[in-house]
Amino acid sequence: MTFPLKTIALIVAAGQGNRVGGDVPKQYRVVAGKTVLAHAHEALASHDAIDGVVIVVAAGQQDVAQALLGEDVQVVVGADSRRGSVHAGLEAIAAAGGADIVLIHDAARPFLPPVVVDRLLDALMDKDGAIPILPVADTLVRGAGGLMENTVDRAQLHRVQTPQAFRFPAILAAHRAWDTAHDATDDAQILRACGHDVILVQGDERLNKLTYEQDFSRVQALLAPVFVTRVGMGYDVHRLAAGEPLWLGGVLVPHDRGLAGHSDADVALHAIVDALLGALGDGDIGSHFPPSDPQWRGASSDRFLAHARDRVKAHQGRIDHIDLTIICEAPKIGPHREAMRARIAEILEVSIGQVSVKATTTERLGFAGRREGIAAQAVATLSLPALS
Ligand SMILES: Nc1ccn([C@@H]2O[C@H](COP(=O)(O)OP(=O)(O)OP(=O)(O)O)[C@@H](O)[C@H]2O)c(=O)n1
Ligand SMILES: C[C@](O)(CO)[C@H](O)COP(=O)(O)O
Repeated sequence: MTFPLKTIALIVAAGQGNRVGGDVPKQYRVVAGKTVLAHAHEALASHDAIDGVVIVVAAGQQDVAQALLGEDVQVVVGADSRRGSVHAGLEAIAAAGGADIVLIHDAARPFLPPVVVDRLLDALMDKDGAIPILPVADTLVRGAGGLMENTVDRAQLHRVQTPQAFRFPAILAAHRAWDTAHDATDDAQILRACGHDVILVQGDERLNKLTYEQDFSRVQALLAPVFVTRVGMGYDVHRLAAGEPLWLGGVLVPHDRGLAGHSDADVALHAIVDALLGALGDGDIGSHFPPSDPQWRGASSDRFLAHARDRVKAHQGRIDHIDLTIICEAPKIGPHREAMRARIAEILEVSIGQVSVKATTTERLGFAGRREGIAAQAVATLSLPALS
């Protein structure tokens, strides 16, 4: 829906995060590639109905917040309590011309589904305030001195989240009227103290506040990408020719002939390249390095392998293992096996234990048996994000 009223998001980020601890306040910790505050800001700034964002930070953190979020954001200095920080933000909005609607949000709730904002704004059509809530699932009891007292009826109890949405003039007046001798843990109770109704709308588990260290562990686990194993297979053959150097497995092998081809014709590296591209579903060596393209004439196959490695990285993947088999009558591969493993591991940026190099003859049968050429096949095992 379109929302023609001027709507400002106010994010409070002036807390110290004492319950989490750590070197920096929790809103400046990085989760899923961005600070907690940047996630909260992005969720609100990207919502169609929101016209501007005001961030409340602790004294001395204005420059950090401005650098993090950009110049479009208005940064305001907060107070010692959350309530005081919200009030400072509301006064700054009023001083800048006011608004029709304000969404007051904790920076410490970084993952805000847009549908929650939609529900809140829809609810504000009828009332001056709306808050997202979730049911309480556990039994609730009072306790004293380590002993259980009475059980509290949970049927009418809810967990309250943010953002909390308000008609701006109503919440500003309510904050101004609040008796500051008492604190308030949220803004809806401040509005209600002035006699306004507050509508309850459905919240979202993803919006849970990062309050304790275990909350960070929980979201890190939830956000960790799920990897799947993908296997690719590569095969290549090149002709042996007099007067050519023999590059095999990234190593210059002394031999009476070498492999002929458009590039250096390192059949072993070519097979690995195709195995990697195959596991990615990303074409083959010919589609990345067309033989018709003169720039690859005589090129070292190291470059092709490094390119395939970078394609794996671009998919956020990881190379788990390479199993290479070289098929030839001569030269003997055994004396060069460790050098090949080391060179392949170096190019792929994996450990040597992740690279296997094997060799076999074809019992003098076929082109390899007649020493006309060398074949290689490779199997690559990758871990890729599930949706890659
Ligand atoms: N003086 C304060 C206190 C809190 N907040 C903000 O209010 C939100 C909710 O508060 P809470 O989770 O309690 O954060 P902290 O006060 O930082 O945490 P703690 O109580 O553990 O110190 C947070 O985004 C926090 O930055 C604020 O702007 N100003
Ligand atoms: C505003 C709030 O997030 C709603 O649940 C909550 O009351 C903040 O409480 P805190 O003690 O300041 O974390």
